[in-house]
Amino acid sequence: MNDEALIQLRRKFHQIPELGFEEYKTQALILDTVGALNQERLTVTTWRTGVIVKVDGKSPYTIAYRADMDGLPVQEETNLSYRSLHEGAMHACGHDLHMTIALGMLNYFSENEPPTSLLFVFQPAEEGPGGAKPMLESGVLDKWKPEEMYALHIDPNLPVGTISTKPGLLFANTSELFIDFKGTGGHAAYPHTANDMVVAAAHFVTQLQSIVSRNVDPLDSAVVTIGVIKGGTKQNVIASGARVEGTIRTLSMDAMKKVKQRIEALTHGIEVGFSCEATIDYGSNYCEVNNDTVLTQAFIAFSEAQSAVQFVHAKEAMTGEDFGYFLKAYPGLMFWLGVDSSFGLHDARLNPQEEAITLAVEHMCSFLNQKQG
Ligand SMILES: CC(=O)N[C@@H](CCC[C@H](N)C(=O)O)C(=O)O
Repeated sequence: MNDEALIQLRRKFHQIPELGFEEYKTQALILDTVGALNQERLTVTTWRTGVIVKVDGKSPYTIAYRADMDGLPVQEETNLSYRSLHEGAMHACGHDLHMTIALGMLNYFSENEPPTSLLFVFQPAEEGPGGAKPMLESGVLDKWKPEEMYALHIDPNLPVGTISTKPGLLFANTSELFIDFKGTGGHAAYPHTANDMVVAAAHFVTQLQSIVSRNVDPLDSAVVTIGVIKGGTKQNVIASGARVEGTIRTLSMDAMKKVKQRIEALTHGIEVGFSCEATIDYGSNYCEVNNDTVLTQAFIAFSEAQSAVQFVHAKEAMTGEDFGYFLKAYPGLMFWLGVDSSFGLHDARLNPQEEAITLAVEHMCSFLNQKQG
């Protein structure tokens, strides 16, 4: 596959974003692309909507590389000729590039025997509910037991040609947050006969803002973001129900515990204050992404020696990534790949620069070519 073929492949992925565990067309496109490669040293397996491809190398020592597959429920707002064909869904987190880069590497190693064996893991549902943990728990990777594992994530804030990471903690612990408030609705003109769940939810969202500023150690870090607030049915009907949906991010498990305790206390306060009932659901939780120190130092040294890329030391980010579960099972690392977009991750206008694809394929192929089993 030449540069142009990779760009066309990325555009095909971009047009068919699918949500977690619904990546049927995406899986089919991966399988078709892999099917067109030289099969001599490939073994292809599927797991739910994911795909795993083993490449036999000169040694049985196995290095895994992971690409996530799902899109987000975001209505694309670009005018690109290859914009999403799926109403209300978009590859707004770069997983279209992640898969293309993995397939570009796979294409290269299907023609050039790698020094170690390689395992390409196309993982569903990174944005939620999380595919890495159930994939590990299913035991599908056990027969290959990778000794190392790598992954990248695009970074719209970095110029093309930049690679960035750090040893140790890279990404935060996460927990989703869904809270339903249930009370009594009524006529808009008779507020005293009802208890308005729109007002209750509004108070709750405002009170939440005190957790990070007043309850978390200022030398630690936490984020509580509410991305969705829903309630009511009509402008002149007092709402009997409201729902807030959000996410919690922390750099330590202590801070996560503290934030959850405070959310529970504030929710209880709303129940008492508004004579309503509230239920909390923490949805899916991801552990932090912790890069292996020795492997990361080796990757940084390799990257710094490459004239085609510029290496930049990263700081921790409050982003979440279920790749963290793979790194608990196998040592490895995640790194940022600069794609230079004026609009950030999860933005409906995200437009990564496609030159980053070939650059990443070449960087990772050279990196894996110098590994010893
Ligand atoms: C890289 C990235 O953007 N990852 C997502 C992971 C989301 C996990 C979960 N659905 C949550 O919202 O907590 C992120 O938003 O950081």
